Amino acid sequence: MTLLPTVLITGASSGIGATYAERFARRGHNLVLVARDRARLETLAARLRADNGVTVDVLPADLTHPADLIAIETRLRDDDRIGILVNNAGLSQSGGFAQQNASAIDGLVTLNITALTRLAAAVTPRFVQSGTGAIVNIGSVVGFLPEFGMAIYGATKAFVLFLSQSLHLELSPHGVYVQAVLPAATRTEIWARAGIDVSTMPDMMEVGELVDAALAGFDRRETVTIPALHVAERWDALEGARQGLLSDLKQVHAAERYLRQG
Ligand SMILES: NC(=O)C1=CN([C@@H]2O[C@H](COP(=O)(O)OP(=O)(O)OC[C@H]3O[C@@H](n4cnc5c(N)ncnc54)[C@H](OP(=O)(O)O)[C@@H]3O)[C@@H](O)[C@H]2O)C=CC1
Ligand SMILES: CC(=O)[C@H](N)C(=O)O
Repeated sequence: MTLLPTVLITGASSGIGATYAERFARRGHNLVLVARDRARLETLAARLRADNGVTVDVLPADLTHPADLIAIETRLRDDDRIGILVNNAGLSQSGGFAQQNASAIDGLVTLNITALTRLAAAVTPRFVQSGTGAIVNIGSVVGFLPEFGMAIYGATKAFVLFLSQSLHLELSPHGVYVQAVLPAATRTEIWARAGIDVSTMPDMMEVGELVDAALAGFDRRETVTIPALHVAERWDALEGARQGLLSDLKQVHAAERYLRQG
């Protein structure tokens, strides 16, 4: 019998991360759960062990604290049972760019970008060496929608998309699967945590539906999964247009329109 890979999930104490934990446990995967709230992680872990007979380790960590981040990197490097990383922990933003202060910016960028990137980097050499493994990065549709007015949050999610697409190109030849999941508004605690009254929001997807769709994309080995996008060809067209730019970049000279004065 092939042993299923253990799944390490960040931000597993609530919302999308907790739902991934539930779904992977139901599939029979052992889990490592990471978030700050030890009590919530322990409660979830106890339920998942009892319901599914899987092993669940709890690793409380604040991924914006250097020592905690190093501890999770070390676990990812050293524990060769871990074959799937779900890079999910993230924070949202309230207010416009003009309302942000230094500590809010640091917190957002450190969690959404630095921690996610370092955890992916910690596990990658081992995955490449074994020729297997999967990295799931949770982005957002806001990452390609500056119109939503969440400049820093959206920029962190644009980073997640770019990183995931780049890692897909680099790592898929080595047998490593990389998926970017881009949810649209989903009913979780993220809104309240950002000080946003969820009752002011238009309709949202329920978190179970979001994660089930993301896992359907995972099972199909999609590179980019956008559960709320109903016309898949829109994404294909955007990607086609982006790749088309490549053939029109001629870097020896500036384009003719810039050689004219005025
Ligand atoms: N809900 C939505 O509408 C959307 C969400 N997303 C993305 O989905 C991901 C999950 O968010 P969602 O489930 O909605 O939100 P939740 O607020 O429910 O979950 C966030 C998780 O991250 C953990 N977390 C927060 N800060 C830290 C930290 N410093 N260190 C470690 N863990 C931390 C929280 O646990 P704890 O407090 O215990 O640390 C919690 O488990 C995020 O990356 C978000 O950007 C993307 C698009 C839409
Ligand atoms: C969770 C958010 O704040 C954001 N609007 C998103 O949809 O990603």
